[in-house]
Amino acid sequence: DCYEGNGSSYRGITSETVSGKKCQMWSSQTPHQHQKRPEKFPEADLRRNLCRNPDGDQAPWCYTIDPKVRWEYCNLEKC
Ligand SMILES: O=S(=O)(Nc1cnn(C2CCNCC2)c1)c1cc(Cl)ccc1F
Repeated sequence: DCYEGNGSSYRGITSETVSGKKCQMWSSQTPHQHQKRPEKFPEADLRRNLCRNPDGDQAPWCYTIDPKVRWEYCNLEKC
């Protein structure tokens, strides 16, 4: 799967990071407490644990389920 531009409009279903970690649910605050709550960013489609780019970074990312790694870019290529 791939993303256009900086991936802010990516709406695919990848939920794995570049290092193979699973993404944390955006609706969850564990293992990582975070500010990217789905209800606060309705336009970002922060559904389930799907890779998204809600903060204008260079590519889609997610919080990881590894307590030692807060976030990582996702296992996606630029289209
Ligand atoms: O800790 S967070 O809840 N989430 C967070 C931390 N780093 N990131 C990176 C995600 C990828 N883009 C660069 C910031 C996101 C967080 C912290 C601050 Cl100071 C501001 C917004 C925010 F949400």
